[in-house]
Amino acid sequence: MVRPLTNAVISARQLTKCYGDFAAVDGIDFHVEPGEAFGLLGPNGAGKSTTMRMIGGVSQRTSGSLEILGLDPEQHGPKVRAQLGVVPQEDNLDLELTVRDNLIVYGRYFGLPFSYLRPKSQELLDFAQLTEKANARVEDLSGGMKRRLVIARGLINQPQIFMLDEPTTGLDPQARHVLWDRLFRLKEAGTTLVLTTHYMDEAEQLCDRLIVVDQGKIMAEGSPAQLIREHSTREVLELRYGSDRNVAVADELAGNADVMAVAERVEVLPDRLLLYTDDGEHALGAVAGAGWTPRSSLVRRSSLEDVFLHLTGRSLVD
Ligand SMILES: Nc1ncnc2c1ncn2[C@@H]1O[C@H](COP(=O)(O)OP(=O)(O)OP(=O)(O)O)[C@@H](O)[C@H]1O
Repeated sequence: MVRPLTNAVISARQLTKCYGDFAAVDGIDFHVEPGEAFGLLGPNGAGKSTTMRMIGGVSQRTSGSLEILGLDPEQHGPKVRAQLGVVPQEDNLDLELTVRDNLIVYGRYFGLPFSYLRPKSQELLDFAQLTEKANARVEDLSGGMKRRLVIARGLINQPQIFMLDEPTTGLDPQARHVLWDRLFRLKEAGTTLVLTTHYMDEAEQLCDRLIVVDQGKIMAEGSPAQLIREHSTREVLELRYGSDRNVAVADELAGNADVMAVAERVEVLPDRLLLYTDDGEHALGAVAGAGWTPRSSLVRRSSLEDVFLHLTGRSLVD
């Protein structure tokens, strides 16, 4: 018997989507394992939503292959969609309905019976911490509550794969943390999560594994820790000299043997320099010893933001 190579729930090979001559998704390969939280991390316009739409079977690919639970979403749209939960980038709740009825009406699209939907909607309202708002109108909810309702709605059909496009964009920090906690619970319960984000902290918090995408292509793949290990140093020394001096000082530091003995490379951002090093305090000593004491400095650990900067030469959040 020929054994399948993986037991992937999603596998994409050379997946491509063109709009005219423009390749929004440009020949990407990835797979998602059952139960993992898989992320697509990249800036606006990288092709993340387009990839999600192809997975959901609502956008046709130009070429390449795509399998969701072993099925091609273009040929088996309804079967695939029955196993997917989808949280779109824009909240598209029905403003005329109450919170509870948004869940019930959505469940009816899947042909689910009321006898299932009544207890299920209550369970999901509890999960989304919206029980007290069950009879409220959607427009009375805060942004974070609306987002939690969209998440609850996406779970109405008990999906095997839960897809979230930019789940926390536009939310304040507290609302984001409440949402992360809910997503973390889903992950603990074994739901496969596929999420897009341009927030590196979100990717670090939630994703077991991710692809970094830019201009329709995959730049790197791995767990957050792996990506940081492979594409950055342990620490980053941030140095501020004043915006008019940063470029000149970066050149000086990059050419200084004592500084470069303890640092791997220097990057310049509009408001600061980043010195990539395994020992930030030591590097700061070398910088000061070379006569380049900064106005202010900060040592922090490397993040996915640094990975993205290293891979593309650009900052992830402009
Ligand atoms: N229907 C369309 N027609 C033409 N171009 C499109 C269409 N949809 C998307 N694009 C382009 O494809 C590229 C990828 O868009 P996509 O929405 O997938 O990016 P994204 O990574 O999800 O970014 P965002 O977070 O801004 O949605 C962008 O340059 C976008 O302008």
